[in-house]
Amino acid sequence: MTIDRIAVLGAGAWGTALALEAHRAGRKVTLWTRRPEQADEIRRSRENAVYLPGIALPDDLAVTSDPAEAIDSADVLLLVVPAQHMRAALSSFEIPPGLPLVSAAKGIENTTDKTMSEVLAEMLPDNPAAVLSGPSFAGEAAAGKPTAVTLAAPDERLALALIEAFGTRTFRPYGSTDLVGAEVGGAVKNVLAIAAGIVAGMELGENARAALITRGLAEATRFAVALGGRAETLMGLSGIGDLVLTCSSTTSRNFSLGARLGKGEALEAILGRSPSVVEGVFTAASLHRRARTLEVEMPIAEGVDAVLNRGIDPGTVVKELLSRPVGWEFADAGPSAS
Ligand SMILES: NC(=O)C1=CN([C@@H]2O[C@H](COP(=O)(O)OP(=O)(O)OC[C@H]3O[C@@H](n4cnc5c(N)ncnc54)[C@H](OP(=O)(O)O)[C@@H]3O)[C@@H](O)[C@H]2O)C=CC1
Ligand SMILES: O=C(CO)COP(=O)(O)O
Repeated sequence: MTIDRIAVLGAGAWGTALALEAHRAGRKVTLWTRRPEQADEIRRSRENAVYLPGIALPDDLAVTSDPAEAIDSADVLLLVVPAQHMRAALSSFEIPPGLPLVSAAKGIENTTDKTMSEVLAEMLPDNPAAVLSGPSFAGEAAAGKPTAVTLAAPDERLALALIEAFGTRTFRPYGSTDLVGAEVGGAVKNVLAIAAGIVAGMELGENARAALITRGLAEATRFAVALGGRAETLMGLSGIGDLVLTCSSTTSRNFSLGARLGKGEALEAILGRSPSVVEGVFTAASLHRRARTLEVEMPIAEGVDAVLNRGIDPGTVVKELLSRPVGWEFADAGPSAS
């Protein structure tokens, strides 16, 4: 399987950065945006000034607002629309059966509590799916700084073809067949990054942040395994890698939002009019609901949902988390373990 032509659907920061990475890897790339005026502006200035300012886009990177122009000539579609809009975007496209789809969105759909691969399987069951996820701030990747991600597809040949299609010296996709584990890592870390931001905003200290990352990883792993993913995937780039990145940096929109919540600002005021997406805000409720259905214990995710959606103040949630009984660190590490 050879992939030469890539359509990137979604011209936010990450879609634009991934289009650039694919172009650097020698692929023929078309970037699709839903707004004709944005397509015109990017074509004219060779820059996505709103979402990825200061990064020059090559002249032969095509930009269009016509889905057919992007899709009809592509060997693969890279889906970089925010999770809450993925279903609507997909239903507005005509996608031929068999064309591989790679989701790079990190979220769970709020109206159905489904992961992106579940949405794809429901809407386009005859298209093979893959996930691109991992520690990757768009600005750094676009600037050519070294970045490594997980590229996961149940079909090993598709994963290998995608690695070949995207890989460069500075953009390094590592293959996996565990699509579920990879997408869960990306979706859950956004909720945990809000929690880490709250910890920072409340000045609870570095010890607390490290504890949160570690216990958050345990939550994410339980959730991934309950959905059929592999625990080891959460130890990789799309798991601990992305979790550490976004729980430690104000470049993360999720972490920054959490930090402002932790300092006492109201959610509506923080979200304001920014056009950028903060996926964890929408995923938190779905994650908590889905975890409850699966009977997976996720106290940190539940706490973030309580702050975002039930008006509970961060101080109360922290007190509740700290009041949980302490016990064995791992379920199989108690005195009866062999
Ligand atoms: N930024 C990053 O560093 C990374 C982001 N991601 C993930 O990539 C996905 C896209 O995020 P990102 O590129 O950062 O987005 P941005 O925050 O940079 O931009 C928001 C994007 O969402 C689009 N959008 C807003 N409303 C709608 C709608 N109703 N229907 C369709 N599209 C809409 C905007 O289009 P318009 O301008 O037309 O409103 C714009 O393209 C997210 O799931 C994110 O978690 C993953 C890794 C890194
Ligand atoms: O997913 C990301 C980095 O891997 C980007 O994180 P934020 O959406 O929190 O900015």
